[in-house]
Amino acid sequence: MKKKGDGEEGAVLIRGDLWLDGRVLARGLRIEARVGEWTCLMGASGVGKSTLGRMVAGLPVAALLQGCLRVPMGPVAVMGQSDQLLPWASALANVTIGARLRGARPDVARAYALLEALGLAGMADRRPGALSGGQRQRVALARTLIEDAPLVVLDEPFSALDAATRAAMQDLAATALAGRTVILITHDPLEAARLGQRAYLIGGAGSRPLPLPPGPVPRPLDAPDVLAAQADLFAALMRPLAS
Ligand SMILES: Nc1ncnc2c1ncn2[C@@H]1O[C@H](COP(=O)(O)OP(=O)(O)OP(=O)(O)O)[C@@H](O)[C@H]1O
Repeated sequence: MKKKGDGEEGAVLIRGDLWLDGRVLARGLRIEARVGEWTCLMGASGVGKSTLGRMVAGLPVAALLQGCLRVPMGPVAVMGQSDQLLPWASALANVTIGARLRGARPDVARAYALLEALGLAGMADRRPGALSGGQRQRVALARTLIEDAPLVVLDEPFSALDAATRAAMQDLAATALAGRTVILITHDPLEAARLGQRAYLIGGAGSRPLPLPPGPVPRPLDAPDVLAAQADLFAALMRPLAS
């Protein structure tokens, strides 16, 4: 029987204390990422955000969660902080790597379409070494989007992009991932204000929900409630949750 506090069916739940090397990184975490929503994880560098994202994705981590981690069954697509592209493979081959590793037929037409939508038309044959940091990040985003997974973890996916490209890629990702459960790790208050439907500040003393504007995402960059939320989030990030 479902108990109070179990969260919504299909949601990602993170509860408990995050430990690393015998010390608590974050105590008393209570995070819920609801189905079909964007949930932002924010907080100071080193507090454990990427670690939590990797745990949700079932990837190895150095830390231990003493408590409960609930992740719905099914595939999880992850875009890590570093692009992790195969240096010897073309952009196209990198985007289609998931299908090829599974022994499935890659959807090459979709890969080209994604590369084009991400502003990389004509770069499909280039290897990562011949791309800029921001272009590599967009190849990694295409590799994540092509998976069409119901649960997606994005770890600072737009950090290497200039402001205009970042805004465009936020719009594109929000459209491409509509209806998916997305965990977005970000240091950018404006990004959280545009994309977040929930946001948590993570610190040594745990997790605190952060206020966000209502309404569908992506929210307009210049909407007054988005700009006000950006300022509020920035102020919250300046007051980290100490342990
Ligand atoms: N492979 C590892 N082995 C040992 N410690 C690690 C490893 N990976 C991360 N850590 C440590 O775990 C802690 C949390 O790291 P994590 O990358 O999750 O933080 P973060 O909040 O995502 O930081 P940032 O915002 O800088 O990306 C840090 O203290 C980090 O040094």
